[in-house]
Amino acid sequence: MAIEFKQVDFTYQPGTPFETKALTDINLTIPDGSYTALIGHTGSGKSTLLQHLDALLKPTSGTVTIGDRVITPTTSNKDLKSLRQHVGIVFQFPESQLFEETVAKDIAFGPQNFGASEADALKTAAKMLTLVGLDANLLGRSPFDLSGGQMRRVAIAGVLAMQPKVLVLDEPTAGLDPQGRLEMMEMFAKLRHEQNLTVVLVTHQMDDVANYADHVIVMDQGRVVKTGAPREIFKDPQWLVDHQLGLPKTTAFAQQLMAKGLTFDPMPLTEDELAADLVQQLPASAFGGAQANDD
Ligand SMILES: Nc1ncnc2c1ncn2[C@@H]1O[C@H](COP(=O)(O)OP(=O)(O)OP(=O)(O)O)[C@@H](O)[C@H]1O
Repeated sequence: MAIEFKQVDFTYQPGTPFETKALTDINLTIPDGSYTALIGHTGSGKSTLLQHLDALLKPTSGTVTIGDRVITPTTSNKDLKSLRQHVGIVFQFPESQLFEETVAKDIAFGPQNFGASEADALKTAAKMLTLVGLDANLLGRSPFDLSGGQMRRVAIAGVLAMQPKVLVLDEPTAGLDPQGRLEMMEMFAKLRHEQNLTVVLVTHQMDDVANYADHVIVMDQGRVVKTGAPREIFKDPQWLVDHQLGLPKTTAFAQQLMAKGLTFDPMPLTEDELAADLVQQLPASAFGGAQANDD
C-alpha cells in the first residue's frame, strides 16, 4: 500500500506558548512494497511523521494519502478503524504495552477488538507467534515471564495479527544486543516477503539502512532534505556529516581503504559488496600496486 504526503505541515499545540512546528512542507512517497528507511538527526521530525502514517496525528495543512484514504486537517476521527488495521505501528519498546495474562490473549486482543470471534482471534494468535519465530508452547504463558527479546516478538505478533499491509517500525532494535538486533532485522526482512508488506523503518542505524532498505527518506529540522536509494544517500559522506548522520560501517571502512590507495566504484554498502571488491583488489595492493594477474 503506497503512502503519499503532499505539502504537509504539522504544528504541536498551535496557538499556545508551547507551539512547535515539527513538519514543514513535506512532499514524499512511500512506494507500495518498498522497504523505506526514515532517517535524520534527533528532533528532525521522524516520530511526528510516523504518527501521520495511520492518522494518529493529522496534518495541520496538506494531505496524507494512505492507500485510497485521504487524510486532511479536517478528517474525522470516527472512521479511521480500517485505516489503522491496514497500517501496523510497532512503537519503540513495544513490550511495554503488553498487558494480558497470557501471550495468546495479548496477541488476540487486536483482532477481537476489530470484530473477530475469540476462537478465530486465538487461532490467529497461534499463527502469528510462529511467524515471529517463537514456539507455540509459549501461548499459555504470561508475557511477563518471557525474556525481553521474546516479549518484543510477542508485541510484534500482536501488530501482525491485524494483518496490516504496511508495517511501521520505530527503532525496533533499540536496547537489544547485537545478536538480538540481527535476528530481529532478519525477521522483518522475512516477514516483508512472506506477508507482502510495505515496511517503514525509523532508525539511527545506518548499517540497517544499507543492509535492508531500498528507499531512504532523510529529514532535517522538520523537512525532507533527500530521498533516494541507499547508494544515492550514502555516496556523499560530507553531506551526511553536515546533516549529523553517519555512514554504514562498511562504507566508512572502504573510505579508509581508499585513503590507502584502493578504489571502490560504486562504494560498497554491505559486507558482501566490500568482500567482493577486496577479493578483486587485494592481490594488486599487496604487491606494491601492480595490476593483479592470474599467472
Ligand atoms: N508532543 C509534543 N509536543 C510539542 N512538541 C513536540 C512533541 N513531540 C515532539 N515535539 C517536537 O517536535 C520536533 C520533532 O520531534 P520528533 O519527536 O518528531 O523528532 P524525531 O526525529 O523523532 O526525534 P528522535 O530521533 O529523538 O526520536 C522536536 O522539536 C520536538 O521537540
